[in-house]
Amino acid sequence: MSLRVLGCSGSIAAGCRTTSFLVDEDILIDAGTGVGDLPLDELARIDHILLSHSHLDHVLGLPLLADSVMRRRAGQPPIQVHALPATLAVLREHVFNNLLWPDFTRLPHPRHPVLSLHEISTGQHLVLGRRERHIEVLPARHSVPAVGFGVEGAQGWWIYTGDTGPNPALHPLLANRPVQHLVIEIAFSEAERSVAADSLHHCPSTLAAELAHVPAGARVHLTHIKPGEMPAVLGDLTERLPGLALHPLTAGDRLDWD
Ligand SMILES: Nc1ncnc2c1ncn2[C@@H]1O[C@@H]2COP(=O)(O)O[C@H]2[C@H]1O
Repeated sequence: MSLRVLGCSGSIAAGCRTTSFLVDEDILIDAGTGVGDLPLDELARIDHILLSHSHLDHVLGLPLLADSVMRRRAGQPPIQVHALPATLAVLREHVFNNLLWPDFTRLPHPRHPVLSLHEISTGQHLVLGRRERHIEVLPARHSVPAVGFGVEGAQGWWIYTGDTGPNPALHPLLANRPVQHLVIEIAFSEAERSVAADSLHHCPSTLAAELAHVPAGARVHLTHIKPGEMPAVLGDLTERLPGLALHPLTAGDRLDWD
């Protein structure tokens, strides 16, 4: 199984794209600005979009993608958008409201729209995509309702925490399965510890505590670091966790697992 990192930054700047991962060619996990680097043909192959939460850095690509692919997907089923009810409510009220953006859940035709919205819940197991991928909706603790996602391979899992602060509910779920890749968020350096706590993100001290629960054998990837903060975050984590190999994600990375 293979996944492409389209974006993994905590915000924008030159060379920084926000969160978006492509599983196979048809399942998108989060629709941050990174998805906008896909060629139009590849955008049009996306059949499912899973959203971890409603924040702009994770959904910004969705309304633009709908407009871009509407013509190419004429005659095809809608792209299914899967998210918590609270996340879908934000999209309906604040994005697809015909003010910020047209309602692409009714366009180009109310009976044949380019997008359809589907509720998910924490703990749910989904089977999605042309290759019938098994995806689990995982708990997350963020400033708005949020989830993470796990994608199962034949021998192990790719786990994405979503945006989250310390998240004890995830620990037993990690312990109970073979994890090949853990993509875990850290947004802030230790100097912004109080912002991290207020906004429910990790900084080095909270991430170090969280990583005590990572199963042996998992490759740990860092995502969502705010632009400009990489040296401070990595320097601090290396001092706190001298024995642990940490891999900061970069847009363009490809993760493979069995
Ligand atoms: N209390 C806060 N103080 C400063 N910045 C914040 C605060 N809450 C949220 N933010 C910023 O707003 C951003 C919203 O998206 P994120 O949760 O990725 O990251 C958040 C922070 O960068």
